[in-house]
Amino acid sequence: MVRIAIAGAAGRMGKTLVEAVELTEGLELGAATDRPGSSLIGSDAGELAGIGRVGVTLTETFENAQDKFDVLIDFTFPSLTLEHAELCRKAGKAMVIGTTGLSDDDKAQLALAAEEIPVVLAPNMSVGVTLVLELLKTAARVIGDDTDIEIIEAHHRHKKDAPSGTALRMGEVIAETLGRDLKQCAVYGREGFTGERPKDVIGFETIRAGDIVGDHTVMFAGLGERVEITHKASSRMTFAKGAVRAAQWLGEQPAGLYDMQDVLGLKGLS
Ligand SMILES: NC(=O)C1=CN([C@@H]2O[C@H](COP(=O)(O)OP(=O)(O)OC[C@H]3O[C@@H](n4cnc5c(N)ncnc54)[C@H](OP(=O)(O)O)[C@@H]3O)[C@@H](O)[C@H]2O)C=CC1
Ligand SMILES: O=C(O)C1=N[C@H](C(=O)O)C[C@H](O)C1
Repeated sequence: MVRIAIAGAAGRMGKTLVEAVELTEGLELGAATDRPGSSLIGSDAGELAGIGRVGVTLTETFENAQDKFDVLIDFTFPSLTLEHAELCRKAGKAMVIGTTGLSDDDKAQLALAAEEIPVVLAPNMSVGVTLVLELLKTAARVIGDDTDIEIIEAHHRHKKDAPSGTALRMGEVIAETLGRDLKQCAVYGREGFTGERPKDVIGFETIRAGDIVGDHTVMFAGLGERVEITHKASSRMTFAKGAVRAAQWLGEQPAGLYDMQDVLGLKGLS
């Protein structure tokens, strides 16, 4: 049995992760946290997730719970994820990280921790987006240099980071395939007298509205035709199932930094 800890278990993803863990044979919930001072501390994680009692109550930290889990799943925010990575590094626990909005420095710190423990880090754990990242490499190779590339993402009104981690990863994959540096060629939103579009730009547009779970479209627009590759998530369970799959897969891996391509065995396919 692999014992799972869930950070931010009263959050949108946290509750879905609790449900996904309970639905998965071979996994059991060992510990769960949420914001210190929250009125939900002490509540049963399953009751909060709407699936009935699971016998694990929300605590403020994992400090006294290190003997209760093997893998920590973290979908929270960057500074907390870094704290958890340090805790897991010291305690020799594996981690699945879905948090987005990470800076280059944050990612470098996670890579350091992953020299000592196995870590899956992915801005989108759905099978669909993992596949789309592979499709984008092919599209970029075939038409990337002949088309204008724009990435459009839409998410719910509560999302704090923009563009989404998925959109940025899509941009990185395309830029890497085309030999461009995303830092040099990315344009985030447009306003005013912008002038004509430079050829090698990769554009990002962000929509925040209502309860949209997560939509991403990459447009390769040429003269006379355009290709659009779209993924639409309609349930957070798609992300949670991916995270749970990653947690199961991690149990057999040595220390290292992995992504969902590794988990699904897609590395080197395209
Ligand atoms: N990789 C992927 O597939 C996906 C990634 N994400 C990412 O996951 C992250 C979380 O998203 P979402 O679930 O919507 O966010 P939420 O804000 O719903 O969840 C975060 C939870 O963490 C709680 N929290 C705050 N401080 C602490 C603390 N110190 N210790 C423990 N818990 C704490 C929050 O409580 P409170 O609200 O009271 O502050 C909240 O319940 C985002 O970065 C998002 O982009 C989301 C979906 C898929
Ligand atoms: O915050 C969200 O909700 C989501 N965040 C991830 C991202 O930033 O890419 C993944 C997903 O689209 C939902």
